[in-house]
Amino acid sequence: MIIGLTGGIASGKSTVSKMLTDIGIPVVDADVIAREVVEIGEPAYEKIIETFGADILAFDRNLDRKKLGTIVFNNEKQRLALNEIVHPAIRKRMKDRVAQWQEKGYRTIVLDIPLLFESKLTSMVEKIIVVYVDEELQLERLKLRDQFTDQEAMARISSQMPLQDKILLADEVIHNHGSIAESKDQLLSILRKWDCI
Ligand SMILES: CC(C)(COP(=O)(O)OP(=O)(O)OC[C@H]1O[C@@H](n2cnc3c(N)ncnc32)[C@H](O)[C@@H]1O)[C@@H](O)C(=O)NCCC(=O)NCCS
Ligand SMILES: Nc1ncnc2c1ncn2[C@@H]1O[C@H](COP(=O)(O)OP(=O)(O)OP(=O)(O)O)[C@@H](O)[C@H]1O
Repeated sequence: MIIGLTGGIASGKSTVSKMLTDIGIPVVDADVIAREVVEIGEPAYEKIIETFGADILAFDRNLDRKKLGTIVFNNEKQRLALNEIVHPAIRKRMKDRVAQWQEKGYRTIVLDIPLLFESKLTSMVEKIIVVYVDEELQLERLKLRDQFTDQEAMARISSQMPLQDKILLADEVIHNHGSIAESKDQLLSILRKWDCI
């Protein structure tokens, strides 16, 4: 079964992904692939420079992610332009990774995709788990993890579909307000219900 794992920024997807890999279920992480497809020399890297200018590069010619983030999370048009460049490459590479895991004989594979709904990628998966926290806790954890100001954190949160809307579209929801152990219990009971473990 191909499972989509989604949520909002800092809602706890990576925390749940780690639980999955710890129990031997492969996870294909869209954020990791999003970094690979913009490495120096990749077609998406060249297109980003064409669109955003060479000012977007750090001294070592890699993308200055902080700078690009400040632009796109404060300008919807620029964010959609970036998405248009990188999302097709991300989608293709994710499909390749799934095929590689399937060739190795894995029957449960999880795709960790923050923008599963926003980017209309739901057709890639059979079941969907949303990792949910309320916005107050999301903001608090995001600021703490990434050392963002209120404004920087809110710009990122508000560029995504609200988590209250995402849970309506989920097959299962992990409420990640409590301890990590409590979230793990919820994950395991979902996987048991779907006969994945
Ligand atoms: C803007 C960029 C350079 C900022 O890089 P940075 O290292 O600061 O953040 P990182 O990539 O680790 O993303 C952190 C989180 O931000 C959120 N996020 C990232 N891109 C977007 C986007 N285009 N729209 C809404 N939320 C996004 C996701 O929840 C993600 O988990 C980077 O996020 C990017 O290239 N985004 C476009 C690719 C994309 O959509 N990635 C998300 C996975 S599909
Ligand atoms: N149940 C929990 N209790 C306390 N802290 C938590 C819990 N779950 C996650 N966190 C912390 O909250 C932060 C966000 O979690 P995580 O990085 O897993 O989110 P994410 O959804 O993967 O974020 P992103 O979309 O940015 O990749 C991290 O610092 C993590 O350690």
